[in-house]
Amino acid sequence: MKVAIFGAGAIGGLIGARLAERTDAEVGLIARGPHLAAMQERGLTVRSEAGETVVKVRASDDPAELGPQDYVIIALKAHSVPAILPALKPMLGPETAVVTAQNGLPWWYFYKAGGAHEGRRIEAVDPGGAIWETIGPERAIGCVVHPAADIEAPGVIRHVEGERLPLGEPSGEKTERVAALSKLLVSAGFRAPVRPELRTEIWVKLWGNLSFNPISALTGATLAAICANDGTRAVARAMMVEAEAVAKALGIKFPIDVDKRIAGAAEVGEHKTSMLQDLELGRPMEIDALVTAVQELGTLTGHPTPTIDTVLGLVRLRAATPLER
Ligand SMILES: NC(=O)C1=CN([C@@H]2O[C@H](COP(=O)(O)OP(=O)(O)OC[C@H]3O[C@@H](n4cnc5c(N)ncnc54)[C@H](OP(=O)(O)O)[C@@H]3O)[C@@H](O)[C@H]2O)C=CC1
Ligand SMILES: CC(C)(CO)C(=O)C(=O)O
Repeated sequence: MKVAIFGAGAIGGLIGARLAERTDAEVGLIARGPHLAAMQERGLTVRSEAGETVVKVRASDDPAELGPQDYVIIALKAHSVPAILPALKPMLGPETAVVTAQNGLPWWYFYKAGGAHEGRRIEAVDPGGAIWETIGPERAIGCVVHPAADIEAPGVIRHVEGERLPLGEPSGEKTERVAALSKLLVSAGFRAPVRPELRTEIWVKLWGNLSFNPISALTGATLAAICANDGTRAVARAMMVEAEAVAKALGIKFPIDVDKRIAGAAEVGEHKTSMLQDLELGRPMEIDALVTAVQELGTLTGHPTPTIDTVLGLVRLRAATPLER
C-alpha cells in the first residue's frame, strides 16, 4: 500500500513516522525547508513520554517523485492547501483517496451531506471551489485529529499526547478503503475507528478550536489559563453556544454539552494552541477554517454569530499587526 503524507510537520510527521516504523506501507513524506533537509540527513525523530524513536523515511519536496498513491494524507494547515493543488496532481491515480487530517471544517463538508446544502462549497476553506474541483470530493476521507504535537527542531517531532484519529467517509458508509486505512493506522498504534457520523466529531473538536485557538492567540494564554479565567471562559462559551446553534441547524446532534467540552479543554492543561504557536513563530494562523467558516455557515443558516464575529475581527487584526514594533 502506498501512502503519502502531504505536509509532514507536527501531525503529518507523527503519522508518517509511525506508519514507516510499524507497518509495511510504502510511506512518502512531502515537506520542505530545514525540516525536510534534517529528515533526509538524519531520519525523523519522534519524542514522547514513552521515549525517542528515529525512523528512516523517504522524504521529498517533489510529489511527482512519489507518483500515484493509494492514500494521500493531507496534514497541512488548511490555508496551505490551495497552493499545493498543482503539485498534488501527480500523486492522484484513479483510485487514490485523499484524507483530510486537519482541524476546522473540511472543504468536502457538504458532499453527500444530504439536505438543502448538498454539494455546497465553503468559501472560507475552499476559495472559488478550487480544492473541490481539483481533488474531487469522491476521493475525500475525513479524519479528526486529536493528538497534540509540535516540531521541536528540524527533523524532530514532540508528541505531547493523544492517539485518536477517527475516520469517516462523507457518506458515512464503511467502505473498503476507509476500513483498510483504519486497519493501517491501528497497526501504527493509533486509535482510528471508522465513524458513521464523522461530522458530529468534527464539530465537537471544532467547538474548542474555534474558540480557544483565537482567544489564545489574542491573549497568549494556555488552554488551562483560558478556562480558569472567568472572562475568557465566558467568551469561549458564548462562541461555542453560537456555533452549536449553527451546527444544530445543519442537523448535528451534540453528544456532550458546552460545559463538558470546556472541562475537556481545561484538562489538556498548560498547552499553547497551534494558533498561538503559529503567531509566536511568525507563521500564518489557521483562522479561516476554524473561525471564518463557522461565521459563513452562520450566515448560511440564518443564525447570528456576534461573539464569533467580534473575536474573528480581533484575531484578524492580530494577524495583520506585527508582534514587535
Ligand atoms: N499540532 C497539533 O497539535 C494539532 C494540529 N492539528 C491540525 O493538524 C493540521 C496540521 O497541523 P500541524 O501538523 O500542527 O502543522 P505544521 O505546520 O506542523 O505542519 C505542516 C507542515 O507542512 C509544511 N508545508 C506547508 N506547505 C508546504 C508545501 N507547499 N510543500 C511542502 N510542505 C509544506 C509546513 O512547512 P513550513 O513550516 O515550511 O510552512 C509544515 O512543516 C492543522 O490543520 C492543525 O490545525 C490538529 C490537532 C492538533
Ligand atoms: C489544542 C489542540 C492540540 C487540541 O484541542 C489543538 O487542536 C490545537 O492546538 O489546534
